Amino acid sequence: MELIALHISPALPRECFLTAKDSKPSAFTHNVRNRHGKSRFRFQARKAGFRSWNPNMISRVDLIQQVLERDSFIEDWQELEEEISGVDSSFLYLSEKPDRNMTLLDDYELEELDFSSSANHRSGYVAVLGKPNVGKSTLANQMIGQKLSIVTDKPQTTRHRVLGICSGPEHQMILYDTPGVMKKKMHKLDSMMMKNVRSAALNADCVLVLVDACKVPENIDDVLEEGLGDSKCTLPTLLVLNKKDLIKPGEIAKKLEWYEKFTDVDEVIPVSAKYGHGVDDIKDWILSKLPTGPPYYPKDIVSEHPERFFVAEIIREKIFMQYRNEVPYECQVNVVNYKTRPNAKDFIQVEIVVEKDSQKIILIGKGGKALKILATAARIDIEDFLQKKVFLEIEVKEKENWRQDEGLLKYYGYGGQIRAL
Ligand SMILES: Nc1nc2c(ncn2[C@@H]2O[C@H](COP(=O)(O)OP(=O)(O)OP(=O)(O)O)[C@@H](O)[C@H]2O)c(=O)[nH]1
Repeated sequence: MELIALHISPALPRECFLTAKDSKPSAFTHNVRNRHGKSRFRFQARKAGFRSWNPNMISRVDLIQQVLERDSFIEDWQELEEEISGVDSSFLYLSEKPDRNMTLLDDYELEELDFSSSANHRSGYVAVLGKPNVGKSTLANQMIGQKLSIVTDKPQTTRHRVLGICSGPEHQMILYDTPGVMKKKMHKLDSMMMKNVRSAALNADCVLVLVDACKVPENIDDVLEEGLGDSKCTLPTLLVLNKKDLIKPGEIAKKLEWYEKFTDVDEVIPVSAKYGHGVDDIKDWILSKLPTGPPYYPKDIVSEHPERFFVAEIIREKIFMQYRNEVPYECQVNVVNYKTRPNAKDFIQVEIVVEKDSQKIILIGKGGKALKILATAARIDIEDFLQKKVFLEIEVKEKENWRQDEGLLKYYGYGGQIRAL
Protein backbone atom coordinates (compact mmCIF):
# COMPACT_ATOMS: atom_id res chain seq x y z
CA MET A 1 0.00 0.00 0.00
CA GLU A 2 1.26 3.42 -0.89
CA LEU A 3 -0.54 5.23 1.82
CA ILE A 4 0.33 8.79 2.40
CA ALA A 5 -2.16 9.43 5.14
CA LEU A 6 -5.70 8.68 6.11
CA HIS A 7 -8.26 11.37 6.59
CA ILE A 8 -10.99 10.91 9.17
CA SER A 9 -13.88 13.29 9.18
CA PRO A 10 -17.33 13.32 10.77
CA ALA A 11 -18.79 14.54 7.50
CA LEU A 12 -17.72 11.38 5.73
CA PRO A 13 -19.33 8.48 7.46
CA ARG A 14 -18.74 5.87 4.80
CA GLU A 15 -16.01 3.35 4.42
CA CYS A 16 -15.57 3.28 0.72
CA PHE A 17 -16.49 5.53 -2.11
CA LEU A 18 -16.89 5.12 -5.81
CA THR A 19 -15.51 8.02 -7.75
CA ALA A 20 -16.77 9.35 -11.06
CA LYS A 21 -15.69 7.31 -14.02
CA ASP A 22 -13.00 9.51 -15.49
CA SER A 23 -12.08 11.47 -12.41
CA LYS A 24 -8.50 11.93 -11.39
CA PRO A 25 -7.16 9.69 -8.62
CA SER A 26 -8.92 10.82 -5.55
CA ALA A 27 -8.38 11.24 -1.89
CA PHE A 28 -10.04 8.35 -0.14
CA THR A 29 -11.39 9.21 3.17
CA HIS A 30 -12.21 7.16 6.17
CA ASN A 31 -14.22 8.05 9.19
CA VAL A 32 -13.92 7.01 12.76
CA ARG A 33 -15.82 8.84 15.42
CA ASN A 34 -14.59 9.07 18.94
CA ARG A 35 -16.85 8.58 21.93
CA HIS A 36 -17.97 12.17 21.90
CA GLY A 37 -19.03 11.93 18.28
CA LYS A 38 -16.38 14.26 16.90
CA SER A 39 -13.43 13.31 14.75
CA ARG A 40 -10.15 13.68 16.51
CA PHE A 41 -7.91 11.95 14.03
CA ARG A 42 -7.30 13.36 10.65
CA PHE A 43 -5.40 11.59 7.95
CA GLN A 44 -5.67 11.28 4.29
CA ALA A 45 -5.35 8.20 2.14
CA ARG A 46 -4.35 8.56 -1.48
CA LYS A 47 -3.62 5.76 -3.85
CA ALA A 48 -3.35 6.55 -7.50
CA GLY A 49 -5.28 4.49 -9.97
CA PHE A 50 -8.15 3.27 -7.80
CA ARG A 51 -11.69 4.36 -8.54
CA SER A 52 -12.71 3.31 -5.11
CA TRP A 53 -11.15 2.03 -2.01
CA ASN A 54 -12.10 -1.60 -2.20
CA PRO A 55 -12.32 -3.00 1.31
CA ASN A 56 -10.92 -6.28 0.01
CA MET A 57 -7.62 -4.65 -0.70
CA ILE A 58 -7.00 -3.82 2.85
CA SER A 59 -9.04 -4.17 5.99
CA ARG A 60 -10.06 -1.19 8.02
CA VAL A 61 -7.86 -2.17 10.93
CA ASP A 62 -4.84 -2.82 8.67
CA LEU A 63 -5.34 0.57 7.12
CA ILE A 64 -5.41 2.35 10.43
CA GLN A 65 -2.43 0.34 11.64
CA GLN A 66 -0.39 1.25 8.60
CA VAL A 67 -1.11 4.88 9.19
CA LEU A 68 -0.33 4.59 12.85
CA GLU A 69 3.01 3.05 12.04
CA ARG A 70 3.89 6.00 9.86
CA ASP A 71 2.49 8.84 11.85
CA SER A 72 3.97 9.47 15.20
CA PHE A 73 1.87 12.56 15.81
CA ILE A 74 -1.10 10.51 16.94
CA GLU A 75 -1.18 10.67 20.70
CA ASP A 76 -4.16 8.61 21.58
CA TRP A 77 -3.89 5.74 19.14
CA GLN A 78 -4.89 3.16 21.71
CA GLU A 79 -8.29 4.76 22.03
CA LEU A 80 -8.58 4.87 18.25
CA GLU A 81 -7.75 1.19 17.95
CA GLU A 82 -10.25 0.25 20.63
CA GLU A 83 -12.89 2.07 18.73
CA ILE A 84 -12.07 0.44 15.41
CA SER A 85 -11.98 -3.05 16.85
CA GLY A 86 -15.46 -2.52 18.27
CA VAL A 87 -16.91 -1.94 14.82
CA ASP A 88 -17.93 -4.78 12.53
CA SER A 89 -16.15 -3.60 9.42
CA SER A 90 -17.62 -6.30 7.21
CA PHE A 91 -20.89 -4.39 6.87
CA LEU A 92 -21.78 -1.06 5.36
CA TYR A 93 -24.80 0.57 6.90
CA LEU A 94 -26.96 2.22 4.29
CA SER A 95 -29.53 4.00 6.33
CA GLU A 96 -27.47 6.59 8.11
CA LYS A 97 -27.43 10.20 7.16
CA PRO A 98 -24.72 12.32 8.73
CA ASP A 99 -26.01 14.65 11.37
CA ARG A 100 -26.08 18.15 9.92
CA ASN A 101 -24.59 19.59 13.11
CA MET A 102 -21.67 17.22 12.82
CA THR A 103 -20.84 18.37 9.33
CA LEU A 104 -19.44 21.70 10.40
CA LEU A 105 -16.19 21.41 8.61
CA ASP A 106 -12.91 23.09 9.28
CA ASP A 107 -10.76 24.59 6.49
CA TYR A 108 -8.71 21.45 6.05
CA GLU A 109 -11.81 19.30 5.62
CA LEU A 110 -13.42 21.74 3.21
CA GLU A 111 -10.28 21.62 1.12
CA GLU A 112 -10.45 17.82 1.17
CA LEU A 113 -14.03 17.93 -0.08
CA ASP A 114 -12.87 20.22 -2.88
CA PHE A 115 -15.24 22.78 -1.51
CA SER A 116 -14.55 26.47 -1.20
CA SER A 117 -16.87 27.91 1.37
CA SER A 118 -19.87 29.59 -0.22
CA ALA A 119 -22.99 30.83 1.48
CA ASN A 120 -25.04 29.69 -1.54
CA HIS A 121 -23.91 26.08 -1.57
CA ARG A 122 -26.82 23.66 -1.15
CA SER A 123 -26.77 20.00 -0.25
CA GLY A 124 -29.23 17.37 0.85
CA TYR A 125 -31.02 14.08 0.32
CA VAL A 126 -33.68 13.35 -2.30
CA ALA A 127 -35.93 10.25 -2.24
CA VAL A 128 -37.03 9.05 -5.70
CA LEU A 129 -40.35 7.20 -5.33
CA GLY A 130 -42.89 5.68 -7.69
CA LYS A 131 -44.58 2.47 -8.77
CA PRO A 132 -42.54 -0.20 -10.54
CA ASN A 133 -41.30 0.53 -14.07
CA VAL A 134 -42.07 4.28 -14.14
CA GLY A 135 -38.42 5.18 -14.81
CA LYS A 136 -36.95 5.95 -11.37
CA SER A 137 -33.60 4.30 -12.08
CA THR A 138 -33.41 5.88 -15.54
CA LEU A 139 -33.93 9.33 -14.02
CA ALA A 140 -31.43 8.76 -11.20
CA ASN A 141 -28.79 7.57 -13.69
CA GLN A 142 -29.49 10.54 -15.96
CA MET A 143 -29.11 13.01 -13.10
CA ILE A 144 -25.86 11.46 -11.87
CA GLY A 145 -24.54 11.20 -15.43
CA GLN A 146 -23.46 7.61 -14.94
CA LYS A 147 -25.27 4.30 -14.84
CA LEU A 148 -25.52 3.24 -11.21
CA SER A 149 -28.95 1.65 -11.06
CA ILE A 150 -29.86 -1.18 -13.37
CA VAL A 151 -32.58 -0.43 -15.91
CA THR A 152 -34.73 -3.06 -17.60
CA ASP A 153 -38.15 -3.08 -19.23
CA LYS A 154 -39.44 -5.36 -16.44
CA PRO A 155 -41.07 -4.04 -13.26
CA GLN A 156 -39.47 -4.37 -9.84
CA THR A 157 -35.88 -4.73 -10.88
CA THR A 158 -34.52 -2.34 -8.27
CA ARG A 159 -34.31 -4.19 -4.97
CA HIS A 160 -31.99 -2.04 -2.92
CA ARG A 161 -31.97 1.60 -2.21
CA VAL A 162 -29.20 2.85 -4.44
CA LEU A 163 -27.53 5.99 -3.31
CA GLY A 164 -26.17 8.19 -6.08
CA ILE A 165 -24.46 11.53 -5.64
CA CYS A 166 -24.87 14.37 -8.09
CA SER A 167 -22.49 17.27 -7.47
CA GLY A 168 -21.89 20.66 -9.04
CA PRO A 169 -19.82 23.65 -7.96
CA GLU A 170 -22.71 25.04 -5.91
CA HIS A 171 -24.63 21.92 -4.95
CA GLN A 172 -24.67 18.30 -3.92
CA MET A 173 -27.86 16.23 -4.31
CA ILE A 174 -27.79 12.78 -2.76
CA LEU A 175 -30.37 10.64 -4.53
CA TYR A 176 -31.96 7.49 -3.18
CA ASP A 177 -33.28 5.43 -6.05
CA THR A 178 -35.79 3.12 -4.39
CA PRO A 179 -37.54 -0.13 -5.32
CA GLY A 180 -40.98 0.47 -6.88
CA VAL A 181 -43.69 1.04 -4.31
CA MET A 182 -46.04 -1.94 -4.27
CA LYS A 183 -49.23 -2.56 -2.38
CA LYS A 184 -49.34 -6.32 -2.43
CA LYS A 185 -46.37 -7.92 -0.76
CA MET A 186 -45.88 -11.50 -1.86
CA HIS A 187 -42.77 -12.37 0.10
CA LYS A 188 -40.77 -11.21 3.08
CA LEU A 189 -38.36 -9.82 0.47
CA ASP A 190 -41.09 -7.42 -0.70
CA SER A 191 -41.83 -6.12 2.80
CA MET A 192 -38.12 -5.67 3.56
CA MET A 193 -37.69 -3.78 0.28
CA MET A 194 -40.56 -1.47 1.20
CA LYS A 195 -39.08 -0.88 4.63
CA ASN A 196 -35.99 0.37 2.84
CA VAL A 197 -38.11 2.75 0.75
CA ARG A 198 -39.47 4.23 3.98
CA SER A 199 -36.07 4.71 5.54
CA ALA A 200 -34.91 6.51 2.37
CA ALA A 201 -37.76 8.94 2.83
CA LEU A 202 -36.90 9.47 6.48
CA ASN A 203 -33.54 10.85 5.43
CA ALA A 204 -34.88 12.98 2.62
CA ASP A 205 -35.03 16.76 2.40
CA CYS A 206 -37.43 16.52 -0.55
CA VAL A 207 -39.21 13.87 -2.60
CA LEU A 208 -39.71 13.09 -6.30
CA VAL A 209 -42.74 10.95 -7.16
CA LEU A 210 -42.55 9.55 -10.68
CA VAL A 211 -45.59 8.55 -12.72
CA ASP A 212 -45.80 7.13 -16.22
CA ALA A 213 -47.23 9.71 -18.65
CA CYS A 214 -48.53 6.95 -20.95
CA LYS A 215 -50.86 5.64 -18.28
CA VAL A 216 -54.26 7.00 -17.32
CA PRO A 217 -53.67 9.55 -14.52
CA GLU A 218 -54.02 7.95 -11.12
CA ASN A 219 -54.06 8.92 -7.52
CA ILE A 220 -50.59 8.89 -5.93
CA ASP A 221 -51.83 8.65 -2.35
CA ASP A 222 -50.82 5.00 -2.07
CA VAL A 223 -47.28 5.77 -3.28
CA LEU A 224 -46.99 8.61 -0.77
CA GLU A 225 -48.51 6.52 2.01
CA GLU A 226 -46.32 3.48 1.35
CA GLY A 227 -43.19 5.49 0.65
CA LEU A 228 -43.42 8.31 3.15
CA GLY A 229 -45.79 7.27 5.89
CA ASP A 230 -46.04 10.11 8.39
CA SER A 231 -43.59 12.36 6.54
CA LYS A 232 -45.92 12.70 3.55
CA CYS A 233 -47.37 16.04 4.57
CA THR A 234 -44.15 17.68 5.61
CA LEU A 235 -41.67 17.07 2.80
CA PRO A 236 -41.65 19.18 -0.38
CA THR A 237 -42.86 16.89 -3.16
CA LEU A 238 -42.44 17.12 -6.93
CA LEU A 239 -44.53 15.00 -9.27
CA VAL A 240 -42.47 13.96 -12.29
CA LEU A 241 -44.58 13.05 -15.31
CA ASN A 242 -42.10 10.75 -17.03
CA LYS A 243 -41.90 9.25 -20.55
CA LYS A 244 -43.34 12.36 -22.16
CA ASP A 245 -41.57 11.37 -25.38
CA LEU A 246 -44.15 8.60 -25.80
CA ILE A 247 -47.26 10.82 -25.89
CA LYS A 248 -48.50 13.82 -27.89
CA PRO A 249 -47.93 17.36 -26.51
CA GLY A 250 -51.71 17.96 -26.21
CA GLU A 251 -52.07 14.88 -24.04
CA ILE A 252 -49.17 15.98 -21.83
CA ALA A 253 -50.95 19.27 -21.12
CA LYS A 254 -54.15 17.43 -20.13
CA LYS A 255 -52.33 15.04 -17.81
CA LEU A 256 -50.34 17.87 -16.28
CA GLU A 257 -53.58 19.67 -15.51
CA TRP A 258 -55.09 16.54 -13.97
CA TYR A 259 -52.16 15.97 -11.65
CA GLU A 260 -52.04 19.63 -10.65
CA LYS A 261 -55.73 19.54 -9.82
CA PHE A 262 -56.10 16.17 -8.13
CA THR A 263 -52.85 15.64 -6.24
CA ASP A 264 -51.42 17.50 -3.32
CA VAL A 265 -47.91 18.04 -4.66
CA ASP A 266 -45.93 21.27 -4.82
CA GLU A 267 -45.28 21.13 -8.57
CA VAL A 268 -45.63 18.89 -11.63
CA ILE A 269 -42.87 18.69 -14.27
CA PRO A 270 -43.13 16.61 -17.48
CA VAL A 271 -39.85 14.95 -18.49
CA SER A 272 -38.31 12.25 -20.57
CA ALA A 273 -35.75 10.64 -18.28
CA LYS A 274 -34.58 8.36 -21.07
CA TYR A 275 -33.60 11.26 -23.33
CA GLY A 276 -32.71 13.73 -20.57
CA HIS A 277 -35.46 16.21 -21.48
CA GLY A 278 -36.62 18.26 -18.51
CA VAL A 279 -34.00 16.81 -16.16
CA ASP A 280 -32.50 20.27 -15.59
CA ASP A 281 -35.92 21.53 -14.51
CA ILE A 282 -36.01 18.77 -11.89
CA LYS A 283 -32.54 19.74 -10.68
CA ASP A 284 -33.62 23.38 -10.37
CA TRP A 285 -36.66 22.37 -8.35
CA ILE A 286 -34.57 20.18 -6.02
CA LEU A 287 -32.04 22.96 -5.53
CA SER A 288 -34.77 25.34 -4.51
CA LYS A 289 -35.74 22.88 -1.74
CA LEU A 290 -32.37 21.80 -0.36
CA PRO A 291 -30.92 23.59 2.64
CA THR A 292 -27.77 25.66 2.26
CA GLY A 293 -24.67 24.02 3.69
CA PRO A 294 -21.44 22.23 2.80
CA PRO A 295 -21.33 18.99 0.81
CA TYR A 296 -21.63 15.65 2.58
CA TYR A 297 -19.20 13.87 0.28
CA PRO A 298 -16.14 14.80 -1.78
CA LYS A 299 -17.30 16.24 -5.10
CA ASP A 300 -15.93 13.44 -7.30
CA ILE A 301 -17.74 10.67 -5.43
CA VAL A 302 -20.81 9.24 -7.20
CA SER A 303 -21.82 6.50 -4.79
CA GLU A 304 -20.97 5.06 -1.42
CA HIS A 305 -21.71 1.48 -2.38
CA PRO A 306 -18.69 -0.79 -2.83
CA GLU A 307 -17.74 -2.04 -6.28
CA ARG A 308 -18.92 -5.56 -5.45
CA PHE A 309 -22.46 -4.21 -4.98
CA PHE A 310 -22.46 -2.94 -8.56
CA VAL A 311 -20.91 -6.17 -9.84
CA ALA A 312 -23.88 -8.11 -8.39
CA GLU A 313 -26.32 -5.58 -9.83
CA ILE A 314 -24.81 -5.85 -13.33
CA ILE A 315 -25.22 -9.64 -13.20
CA ARG A 316 -28.83 -9.23 -12.04
CA GLU A 317 -29.50 -6.91 -14.96
CA LYS A 318 -28.14 -9.49 -17.39
CA ILE A 319 -30.35 -12.18 -15.81
CA PHE A 320 -33.39 -9.95 -16.40
CA MET A 321 -32.33 -9.47 -20.01
CA GLN A 322 -31.68 -13.13 -20.77
CA TYR A 323 -34.34 -15.09 -18.90
CA ARG A 324 -38.11 -14.88 -19.02
CA ASN A 325 -41.11 -14.80 -16.73
CA GLU A 326 -40.51 -15.37 -13.05
CA VAL A 327 -36.93 -16.69 -13.23
CA PRO A 328 -35.15 -13.30 -12.77
CA TYR A 329 -37.32 -12.48 -9.75
CA GLU A 330 -36.36 -15.73 -8.09
CA CYS A 331 -32.61 -15.07 -8.32
CA GLN A 332 -30.36 -13.54 -5.71
CA VAL A 333 -26.84 -12.63 -6.81
CA ASN A 334 -24.05 -12.70 -4.21
CA VAL A 335 -20.42 -11.83 -4.75
CA VAL A 336 -18.77 -14.39 -2.49
CA ASN A 337 -15.15 -13.57 -3.27
CA TYR A 338 -13.53 -10.53 -4.84
CA LYS A 339 -9.77 -10.54 -5.08
CA THR A 340 -7.70 -7.80 -6.63
CA ARG A 341 -4.50 -9.31 -7.93
CA PRO A 342 -1.58 -7.03 -8.80
CA ASN A 343 -0.22 -9.21 -11.62
CA ALA A 344 -3.39 -10.88 -12.86
CA LYS A 345 -7.00 -10.13 -13.66
CA ASP A 346 -9.22 -9.44 -10.65
CA PHE A 347 -10.91 -12.64 -9.51
CA ILE A 348 -14.63 -12.40 -8.86
CA GLN A 349 -16.58 -15.39 -7.62
CA VAL A 350 -20.34 -15.12 -7.70
CA GLU A 351 -23.22 -17.33 -6.61
CA ILE A 352 -26.71 -17.07 -8.01
CA VAL A 353 -29.21 -18.37 -5.50
CA VAL A 354 -32.51 -19.77 -6.80
CA GLU A 355 -35.48 -21.31 -5.02
CA LYS A 356 -36.06 -24.47 -7.02
CA ASP A 357 -34.09 -27.06 -8.94
CA SER A 358 -36.15 -26.31 -12.05
CA GLN A 359 -34.89 -22.69 -12.00
CA LYS A 360 -31.32 -23.91 -11.62
CA ILE A 361 -31.75 -26.06 -14.73
CA ILE A 362 -33.08 -23.08 -16.71
CA LEU A 363 -30.27 -20.78 -15.57
CA ILE A 364 -27.52 -23.23 -16.46
CA GLY A 365 -29.07 -24.38 -19.73
CA LYS A 366 -28.15 -27.37 -21.86
CA GLY A 367 -24.48 -28.21 -21.33
CA GLY A 368 -24.03 -24.95 -19.38
CA LYS A 369 -24.62 -22.87 -22.51
CA ALA A 370 -27.07 -20.36 -21.00
CA LEU A 371 -24.86 -19.68 -17.99
CA LYS A 372 -21.88 -19.16 -20.27
CA ILE A 373 -23.78 -16.57 -22.31
CA LEU A 374 -24.81 -14.83 -19.10
CA ALA A 375 -21.27 -14.82 -17.68
CA THR A 376 -19.81 -13.39 -20.90
CA ALA A 377 -22.37 -10.58 -21.14
CA ALA A 378 -21.90 -9.74 -17.44
CA ARG A 379 -18.10 -9.84 -17.63
CA ILE A 380 -18.01 -7.36 -20.53
CA ASP A 381 -20.14 -4.85 -18.59
CA ILE A 382 -18.27 -5.42 -15.33
CA GLU A 383 -14.95 -4.77 -17.07
CA ASP A 384 -16.38 -1.60 -18.56
CA PHE A 385 -17.67 -0.51 -15.17
CA LEU A 386 -14.46 -1.30 -13.27
CA GLN A 387 -12.19 -0.23 -16.14
CA LYS A 388 -10.12 -3.36 -15.73
CA LYS A 389 -10.07 -6.99 -16.81
CA VAL A 390 -11.70 -9.56 -14.54
CA PHE A 391 -12.00 -13.30 -14.24
CA LEU A 392 -15.63 -14.03 -13.44
CA GLU A 393 -16.78 -17.36 -12.02
CA ILE A 394 -20.51 -17.97 -11.56
CA GLU A 395 -22.11 -20.86 -9.70
CA VAL A 396 -25.85 -21.51 -9.33
CA LYS A 397 -27.11 -22.70 -5.94
CA GLU A 398 -30.50 -23.71 -4.64
CA LYS A 399 -31.90 -22.35 -1.38
CA GLU A 400 -35.52 -23.17 -0.88
CA ASN A 401 -37.74 -20.19 -0.10
CA TRP A 402 -34.91 -17.69 0.31
CA ARG A 403 -37.37 -14.87 -0.33
CA GLN A 404 -39.23 -15.77 2.87
CA ASP A 405 -36.20 -16.27 5.12
CA GLU A 406 -35.61 -13.11 7.14
CA GLY A 407 -32.17 -14.19 8.37
CA LEU A 408 -30.99 -14.94 4.83
CA LEU A 409 -32.52 -11.73 3.51
CA LYS A 410 -30.63 -9.70 6.09
CA TYR A 411 -27.46 -11.55 5.18
CA TYR A 412 -28.09 -10.68 1.53
CA GLY A 413 -28.36 -7.00 2.40
CA TYR A 414 -32.10 -6.32 2.55
CA GLY A 415 -31.99 -5.23 6.16
CA GLY A 416 -30.37 -1.85 5.53
CA GLN A 417 -26.77 -3.03 5.49
CA ILE A 418 -24.65 -4.69 2.85
CA ARG A 419 -21.60 -6.87 3.08
CA ALA A 420 -18.39 -5.06 2.34
CA LEU A 421 -15.90 -7.88 2.74
N1 LIG B 1 -39.61 5.99 -23.75
C1 LIG B 1 -39.16 6.14 -22.51
N2 LIG B 1 -38.85 5.05 -21.77
C2 LIG B 1 -38.41 5.24 -20.53
C3 LIG B 1 -38.25 6.53 -19.95
N3 LIG B 1 -37.79 6.38 -18.69
C4 LIG B 1 -37.66 5.06 -18.47
N4 LIG B 1 -38.02 4.37 -19.57
C5 LIG B 1 -38.03 2.90 -19.74
O1 LIG B 1 -38.91 2.34 -18.77
C6 LIG B 1 -38.42 1.06 -18.33
C7 LIG B 1 -38.32 1.06 -16.80
O2 LIG B 1 -37.32 1.97 -16.40
P1 LIG B 1 -36.61 1.88 -14.96
O3 LIG B 1 -35.77 3.08 -14.86
O4 LIG B 1 -35.98 0.54 -14.77
O5 LIG B 1 -37.89 1.98 -14.03
P2 LIG B 1 -37.97 1.87 -12.42
O6 LIG B 1 -39.09 2.74 -12.00
O7 LIG B 1 -36.65 2.12 -11.80
O8 LIG B 1 -38.37 0.36 -12.25
P3 LIG B 1 -38.41 -0.59 -10.94
O9 LIG B 1 -37.07 -1.20 -10.80
O10 LIG B 1 -39.46 -1.56 -11.32
O11 LIG B 1 -38.83 0.20 -9.76
C8 LIG B 1 -37.08 0.86 -19.03
O12 LIG B 1 -37.30 0.06 -20.17
C9 LIG B 1 -36.67 2.27 -19.45
O13 LIG B 1 -35.83 2.30 -20.59
C10 LIG B 1 -38.57 7.67 -20.76
O14 LIG B 1 -38.46 8.83 -20.39
N5 LIG B 1 -39.04 7.40 -22.03
